[in-house]
Amino acid sequence: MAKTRRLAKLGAYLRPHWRDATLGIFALLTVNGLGVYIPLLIRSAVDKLSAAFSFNQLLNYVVPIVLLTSAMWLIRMASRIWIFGVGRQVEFELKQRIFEHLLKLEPAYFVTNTAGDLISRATSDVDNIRRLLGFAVLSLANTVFAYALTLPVMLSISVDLTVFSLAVYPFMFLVVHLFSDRLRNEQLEVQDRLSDASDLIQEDISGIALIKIYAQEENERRAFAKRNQQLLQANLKLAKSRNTLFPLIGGLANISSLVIILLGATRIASGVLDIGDFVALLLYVERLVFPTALLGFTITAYQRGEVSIDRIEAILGVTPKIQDASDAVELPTEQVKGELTAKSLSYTYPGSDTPALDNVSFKIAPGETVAIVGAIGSGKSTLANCLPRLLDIGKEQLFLDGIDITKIKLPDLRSAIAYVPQDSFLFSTTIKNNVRYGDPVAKQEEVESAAAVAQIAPEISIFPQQYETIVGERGITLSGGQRQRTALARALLVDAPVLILDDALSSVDNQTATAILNNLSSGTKRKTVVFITHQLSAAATADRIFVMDKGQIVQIGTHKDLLKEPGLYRILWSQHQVEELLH
Ligand SMILES: Nc1ncnc2c1ncn2[C@@H]1O[C@H](COP(=O)(O)OP(=O)(O)OP(=O)(O)O)[C@@H](O)[C@H]1O
Repeated sequence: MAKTRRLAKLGAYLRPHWRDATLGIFALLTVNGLGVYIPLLIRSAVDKLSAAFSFNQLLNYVVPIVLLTSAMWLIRMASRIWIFGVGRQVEFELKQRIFEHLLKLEPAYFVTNTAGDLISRATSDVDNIRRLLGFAVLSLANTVFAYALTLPVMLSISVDLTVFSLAVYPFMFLVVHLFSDRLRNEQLEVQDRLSDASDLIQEDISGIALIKIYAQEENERRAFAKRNQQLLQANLKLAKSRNTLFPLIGGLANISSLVIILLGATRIASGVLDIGDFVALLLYVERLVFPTALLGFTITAYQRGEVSIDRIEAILGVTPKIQDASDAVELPTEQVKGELTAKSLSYTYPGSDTPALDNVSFKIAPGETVAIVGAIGSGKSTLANCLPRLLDIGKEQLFLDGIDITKIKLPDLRSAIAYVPQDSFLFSTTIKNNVRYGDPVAKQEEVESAAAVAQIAPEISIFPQQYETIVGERGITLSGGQRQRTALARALLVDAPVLILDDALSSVDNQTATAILNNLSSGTKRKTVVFITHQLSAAATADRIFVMDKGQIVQIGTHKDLLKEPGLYRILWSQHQVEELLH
């Protein structure tokens, strides 16, 4: 990204907070102005007091100096609150924007972009931008004001003393700049080593049973000792750099004071410089130490911030591939009959040369239950993902009630099609909240009735907290079959006219799976059910069966019809019979 575009982005992040930023910068200007005035007061005090000293005269100087210093302290604090506040606000807004943007992207995006990378961008990179807009802006403005206001006064006192005393400051800046990069890398190293150690602790706690079964305590102890040692080394390295840098800055600052003392003393002796000016110069030189040193850190913060802007804008710049067409139509769920049609539906995953779906055509009537069977990798899940448009399919290939699904508003399409994927993901909350995820205000009776159709209700009623039982990492662990049926209850609660089950009952025994299918196809308001499965005995009860092979539907018919004709179904069925016998 070009520098100007990056600056434009920074400007855009800052724009909503221009008032606070301006107030903060104005406060810094005031502080620096007062900072220049105080040594002048001290100069005048020294000049006057050297002539005639009285306690009252001293108070005339001490009181304003104390008041001014207190005012400076207050205003500096306010400037930090305003400017750092801007950084924090921008951090908050960026995190929110990234999260909202990620929610708009299609699942395929998350296959190529790992969670680790996205989390690092949403945390470390946003943090770098916060530093750039808080710390870097503050210290840059502070340094500019400090020099712009202090230098003219110093030069008016003595040009050559100013030049000689500040001669070491460029070195100070350089040293800090070089160290700042080193400190930052060492800090990152500490964080990496710390997360290595935490990862091992986390993994070992989860796998504690395995460690015991295989008697691997000693190995794990050694592995942790190694990581802990690396963490110690990284911490010591960081401490060493810190302990070298700060005395170095102090040393360089002392050189400049020394220059003033040496040259100033000879001038005072020869009467060219009075003591007041000498004291003021000493104070000014000291005042510039901090802004000079900070400038070194600022440049590093700026460079890192620039990289982070690119990394964050790379996410925010991704256009969602699956979104509403400009002429998308509304389709209220209550109007949907549930007829599904595919016309020469083809889909090839990005980067692959073989189509996962190859010219698939079918028509499923409203209320019909269709089982889709086939070998592993034959395209069943791909077909399931196409229906609610989780994959970016072309126009005029899939239709719901005769309407091209790419022309239906996405929220309407997805409300009409409930989809239970292969991995029955549950959130770390109560069973009740998991079941009513699609309708968070659903009543207890609705949750219970969905659970009953999904054949999970009897098991939930045995849990001590029943529907209030927390599942997932923070609660109890459900068995695979219980998870699948809870996920099914979640899909049933939203009462969509079309239900897709993608191998969603694989951990449920055949008998229960068949009972669930019967539940779904009974009643007056029949749903259209697409039941993708390897459980052929459950599939056999469906109205029709589609048999898939290498991305194509190779057979369509009822269980009885398909058994009569030679083909893949008969082979799959006989394999299934053998498996049933062996069980
Ligand atoms: N994200 C992806 N990127 C590239 N290729 C993929 C992706 N997902 C699936 N495929 C490929 O597409 C083909 C069809 O896969 P799909 O998951 O639809 O098969 P399936 O019939 O559901 O298999 P299973 O019975 O094992 O669930 C396979 O060759 C698979 O390797």
